[in-house]
Amino acid sequence: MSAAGVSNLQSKRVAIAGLGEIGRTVANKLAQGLPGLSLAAITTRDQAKARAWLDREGIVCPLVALDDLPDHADLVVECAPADILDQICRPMLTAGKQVMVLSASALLPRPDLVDLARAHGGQIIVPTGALIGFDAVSAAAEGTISSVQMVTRKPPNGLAGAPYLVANRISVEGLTSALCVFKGSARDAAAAFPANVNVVAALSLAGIGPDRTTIEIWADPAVTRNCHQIRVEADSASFTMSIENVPSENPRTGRITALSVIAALRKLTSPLQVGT
Ligand SMILES: NC(=O)C1=CN([C@@H]2O[C@H](COP(=O)(O)OP(=O)(O)OC[C@H]3O[C@@H](n4cnc5c(N)ncnc54)[C@H](OP(=O)(O)O)[C@@H]3O)[C@@H](O)[C@H]2O)C=CC1
Ligand SMILES: O=C([O-])CC(=O)C(=O)O
Repeated sequence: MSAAGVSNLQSKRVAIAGLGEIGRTVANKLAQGLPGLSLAAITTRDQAKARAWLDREGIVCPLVALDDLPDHADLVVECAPADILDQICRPMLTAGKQVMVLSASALLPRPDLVDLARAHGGQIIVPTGALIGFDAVSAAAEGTISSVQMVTRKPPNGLAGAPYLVANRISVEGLTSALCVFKGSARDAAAAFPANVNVVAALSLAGIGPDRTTIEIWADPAVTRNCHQIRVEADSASFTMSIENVPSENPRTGRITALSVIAALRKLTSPLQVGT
């Protein structure tokens, strides 16, 4: 249980857009206190559900409309469905403010949002999220990277319902062995699996872009975690990285994702920053 104060003038005011798996964990942490940051506002779809949750947690925070976020916050953590990315980002970036974007798949086809940030002095921050090693990837990208290849294996229910599976009538129900359901670029994967592989979209932005970053996606009944393996070849280093994410209550989202957001938020005001 936590009792949260609403924003104070010295703090960076943080709002949360989307009070789901990620949003609730981040809201709770901000309410408990992160140095130099305050929980300033929340926007969600089901206000009654959100209010009941806030009351249960003892968090005092206004629920506001999407368009009003710039009046309440210096930074919005976007952890909502991909299709409202624009509605969250546009007002904040036009006001020269920051948005931490979790729906990285939805950002790939929207370079105009980066242009908007540039034009108004705003900033889009994509945290490492459910992945690993963006410090090494972005360092290598200062030199020359020749390839970034990723292989994702998820329990079938972590992929069920993805638009690509539905459109191609690929069933992942009742699988008894691993099935490769997709092979292609990060750009195509983000469009095909918008709520399942934000990780590869973010990886591509850290490295060599969505057309040269490749991914294989497997529905694997033998795994219980969301498993990602990455191989990078660069003129400075070759490296492989892997992570096995414990799914949260939302089987598509690893538990580490919200913790990555909290770590990224903490870094914003910390007097000691470690890592690239
Ligand atoms: N970059 C990364 O590494 C990762 C990114 N993600 C992405 O992060 C995002 C959030 O993930 P997660 O927290 O698991 O998702 P959830 O589905 O758990 O939560 C999303 C929340 O958004 C809310 N919502 C729906 N419509 C609106 C609206 N119009 N305005 C405001 N809020 C709305 C819903 O609230 P309500 O309950 O009121 O309907 C829901 O609770 C997703 O896009 C996901 O794909 C996920 C994992 C890793
Ligand atoms: O990228 C995503 O959307 C989620 C993911 O793979 C994970 O949590 O492991």
